[in-house]
Amino acid sequence: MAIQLRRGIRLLSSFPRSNLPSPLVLRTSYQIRSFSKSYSRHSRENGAPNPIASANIGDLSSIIQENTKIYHDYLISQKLPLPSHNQEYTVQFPLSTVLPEDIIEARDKAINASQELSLLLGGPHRNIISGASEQFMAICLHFICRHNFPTRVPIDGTISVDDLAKDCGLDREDTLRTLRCAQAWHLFSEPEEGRVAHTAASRLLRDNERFRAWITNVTEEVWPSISHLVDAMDKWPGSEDPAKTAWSLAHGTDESVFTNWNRHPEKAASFVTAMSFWNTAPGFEARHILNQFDFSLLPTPALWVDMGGSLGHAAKEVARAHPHVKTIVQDLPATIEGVPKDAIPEELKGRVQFMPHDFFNAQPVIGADVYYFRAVMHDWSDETCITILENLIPAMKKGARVLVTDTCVPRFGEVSMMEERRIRSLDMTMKAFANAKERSTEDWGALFRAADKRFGQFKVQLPKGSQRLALMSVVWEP
Ligand SMILES: C[S@@+](CC[C@H](N)C(=O)[O-])C[C@H]1O[C@@H](n2cnc3c(N)ncnc32)[C@H](O)[C@@H]1O
Repeated sequence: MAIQLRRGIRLLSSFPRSNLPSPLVLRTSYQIRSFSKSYSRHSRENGAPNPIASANIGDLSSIIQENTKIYHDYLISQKLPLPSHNQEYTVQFPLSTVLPEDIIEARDKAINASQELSLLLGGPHRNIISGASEQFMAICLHFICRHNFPTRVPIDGTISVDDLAKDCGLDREDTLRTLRCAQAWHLFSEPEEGRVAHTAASRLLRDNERFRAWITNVTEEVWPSISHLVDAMDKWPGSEDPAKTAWSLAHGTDESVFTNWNRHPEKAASFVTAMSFWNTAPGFEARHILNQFDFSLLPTPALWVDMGGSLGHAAKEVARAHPHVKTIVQDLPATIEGVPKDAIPEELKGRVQFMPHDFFNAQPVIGADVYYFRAVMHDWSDETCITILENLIPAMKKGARVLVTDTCVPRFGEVSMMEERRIRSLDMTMKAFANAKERSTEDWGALFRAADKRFGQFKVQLPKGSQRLALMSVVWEP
């Protein structure tokens, strides 16, 4: 019955509003079963992209109720803690390591529907006002992370705002006001006037160094850039130059972001830590390459070059799963110099190697079987990606493959509005960072064609069940 209920809910949430039975009466599995049947017929005939986005408040409340129940009942059945803002709620992250896929799906459907419900209940006026004020949580996080509040506030007990401000060399009033603003997002609490304690959110920032590095990157690098994006687009309309960006305006430099970070090893190191957090987020794990690429296409032995490979997240997965593949991880010198001594586990020694290489120079590894770019091309404009690809050509043998793992932007309406906002925000972030962009299937095909007509057999493999990180591939056919 639980499975039928879940199936019914999934179908319910993708059903067009006009055909739905009154939302709050859809309670029994029998009703959901008969509803499912009529849905199947309807969806075959009409197709229904992203119906939650056009659902009414009754439908949405029903979707939220049913999916929240699935999530709640699962947590109870597994004796897992119910979500809470208390600091004792130290949930394991990422959730995908503790929850099955269908439970995460139910939770995400409830979140998506809640966001849509909140937009409808608020109405256009309130939505625009609150959208325009969204930066305030980012400001609080900026202050909190820059001054290491998460590690300064004790886990057991409290610290006075006076001591916290004094420890950080900050003004007491600035500190108090920012903390009170943060509390409106359940970030720290004030159990008694003037004394600060952790919540679940601030505790997560304290306990997870990689997560803190990610948020620090967002607040120190992304957020100031985004606030300069309109100025940058006015100053350099349509620019593809990685050094004429919102990021460079925000940071008062005429360098591109990666050139700058390469000169500041502490920034490069912080980004590496942030990327290792990103590599643990559901759908973004490096291991997906193992299912997406057909390794039987490679000769034995094979050579795989992971370009812009950071700590070698993907290269290590490949070498571990395929003993006949040797991998070389290339990245900028500052990143490679920061790779910890124990980055290559004993069993992979001799099969994973790190090498400094700037992909704006000719590729030094001649005749590899694969040149791989994971979350790299989206950091660069078309013009710049073409240069990167051209620099590979002299090194490539016939039949060599260029593989790219990146977002493949869906058509509007193909994914939930929640996912839509994530992808579109990422696209704007890439614009602000490097005049770069997220690309659709057509964009990827056009990019390879523009780089060289000899990049043949263009293929896109969308990940199963989501639009996160597709695999694009071409074969060198001189
Ligand atoms: C978004 S990160 C992706 C890292 C890694 N591929 C992953 O999936 O976690 C982009 C990487 O490209 C590297 N990079 C930037 N410019 C580069 C260049 N000119 N040559 C080589 N690597 C570069 C950065 O240092 C960074 O490690």
